[in-house]
Amino acid sequence: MAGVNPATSQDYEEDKRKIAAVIPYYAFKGIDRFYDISGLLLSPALLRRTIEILVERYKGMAIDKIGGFDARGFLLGTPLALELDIPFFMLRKQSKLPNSVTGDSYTKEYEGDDGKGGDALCISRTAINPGDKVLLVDDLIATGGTLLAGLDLVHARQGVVVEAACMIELGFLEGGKKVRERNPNVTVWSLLSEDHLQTRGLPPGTGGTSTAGSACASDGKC
Ligand SMILES: O=P(O)(O)OC[C@H]1O[C@H](OP(=O)(O)OP(=O)(O)O)[C@H](O)[C@@H]1O
Ligand SMILES: Nc1ncnc2[nH]cnc12
Repeated sequence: MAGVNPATSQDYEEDKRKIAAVIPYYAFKGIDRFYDISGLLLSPALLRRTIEILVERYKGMAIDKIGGFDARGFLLGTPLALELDIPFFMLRKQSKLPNSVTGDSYTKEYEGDDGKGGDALCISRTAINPGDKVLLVDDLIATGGTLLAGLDLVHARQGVVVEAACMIELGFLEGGKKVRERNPNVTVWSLLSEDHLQTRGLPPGTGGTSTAGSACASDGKC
């Protein structure tokens, strides 16, 4: 099958279950289910397994550069790039990088930080050589606004996005569908969907978090 690495034909069901169990959701930023990857980062074994799964998928694929989205995409993209020995570049929020080019503003599942509800991304002018085959990496795709903005920016720099890897794809928002429709040559690969992510986060101060028993108030102020 075009674009599909045979190593990924396995479905990783046991891994998915374990990884999903450490990604609870909270009401946050005006949405009911904000999935928090803090628990995954706190588990070296599960984080390592997540990176291994990505390595299994992308080893042997023709990729010149890996681009990670600010900020959570850096956490997965950088170790993947190191394991595969492929250069990594950042898709940063606007005004965070010198010598950079900035794309159009975009919207996502919740309000961005530009003061008008949106966000914009920039990449270093040194990041991409024309014709570079690029893998984009993020933790999550919701509305697809972020990923579409990243694709446009890489294409504007004459890079060729071969695939986008997101650990989580929220199907109900149809972001992945939108990206696939607009970029038929780009495979959008994801490990988990909202169907796997059924762990409700505990209310602040009720245990199971590092703030339990601390001097921090339930509104998070310490
Ligand atoms: O598909 P979308 O609706 O565009 O949403 C997905 C994006 O939103 C989050 O990033 P955010 O901009 O909140 O940055 P962060 O990683 O710094 O939290 C997430 O990490 C994705 O990048
Ligand atoms: N529901 C969600 N949870 C975590 N990060 C997100 N980014 C966009 N939507 C998100």
